[in-house]
Amino acid sequence: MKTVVFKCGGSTLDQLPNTFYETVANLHKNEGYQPVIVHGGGPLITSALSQFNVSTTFVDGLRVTTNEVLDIVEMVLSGTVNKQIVRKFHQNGGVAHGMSGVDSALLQARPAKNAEKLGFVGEVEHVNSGVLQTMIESGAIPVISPIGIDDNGQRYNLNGDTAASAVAQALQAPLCFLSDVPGVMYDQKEGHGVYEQLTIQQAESLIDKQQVTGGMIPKLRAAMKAVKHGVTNVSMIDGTNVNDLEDYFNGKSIGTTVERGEEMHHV
Ligand SMILES: Nc1ncnc2c1ncn2[C@@H]1O[C@H](COP(=O)(O)OP(=O)(O)O)[C@@H](O)[C@H]1O
Ligand SMILES: CC(=O)N[C@@H](CCC(=O)OP(=O)(O)O)C(=O)O
Repeated sequence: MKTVVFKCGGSTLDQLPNTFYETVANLHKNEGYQPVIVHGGGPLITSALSQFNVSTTFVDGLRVTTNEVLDIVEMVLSGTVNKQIVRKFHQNGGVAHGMSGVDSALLQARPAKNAEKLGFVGEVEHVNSGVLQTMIESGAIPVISPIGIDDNGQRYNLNGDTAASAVAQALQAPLCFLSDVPGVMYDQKEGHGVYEQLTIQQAESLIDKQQVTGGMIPKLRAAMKAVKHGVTNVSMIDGTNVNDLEDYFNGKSIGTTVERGEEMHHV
């Protein structure tokens, strides 16, 4: 069975075409693939926070998370967004099972570095692959919301990219980030020029030079971490573009791929 992890970014959720769900459901049912979905939901969390008059800030693309923020993050991610994706699969011929990283302690987490600034933001310590395996054997497409839990039952807000990377590492499966940009761009403001390939070192230097900002920082870091930990196929593509999706599913090189780079093979 060929497992593949898709991270559906919050930026793209409302614009993901039905063909995405149809194709993934078909790969699952008829082509021997096992898709695993990890999702975000940043923009929806931001609008829910504003409805509740709770202000929100980000540090390096990560949301500063107080307990009050965490309640709303969990409500939006594990409720609204998770079930929206499950319903979309249902409408498009797929069987999906939604769960959060809290359920059966799927995503065991600890406080992120910089916790004094970030509050209840976590990083994944361990992915409980047995839980995923059980869901996979039941014949479903797992749809995972990025909330983590520690041994004391404390919840953590995980960045969706970080969670997807941890899941891909645990399954040693290709990882595809679906976002609202065609990849990592040379000049994001001008909206053109995509790096087709980045080595870990090049990616690191783009972050240092602030050529990537906001949500692209955790995304690139998550991609680099997956590659460092043995994931051989990491892509970033535009989930809103039907042609790009089709190219990806047809095995064509599209968007930005992140690779170890020659220099890493000798280390
Ligand atoms: N160099 C860059 N190339 C592409 N996108 C970038 C770059 N720098 C910053 N970004 C921003 O990163 C965003 C993608 O991250 P994010 O909003 O977290 O997406 P998602 O919700 O899909 O995870 C893009 O919409 C863009 O605004
Ligand atoms: C810690 C942290 O920043 N968590 C994210 C979780 C959602 C997410 O990752 O959504 P995207 O995929 O849209 O970026 C947040 O609170 O927005």
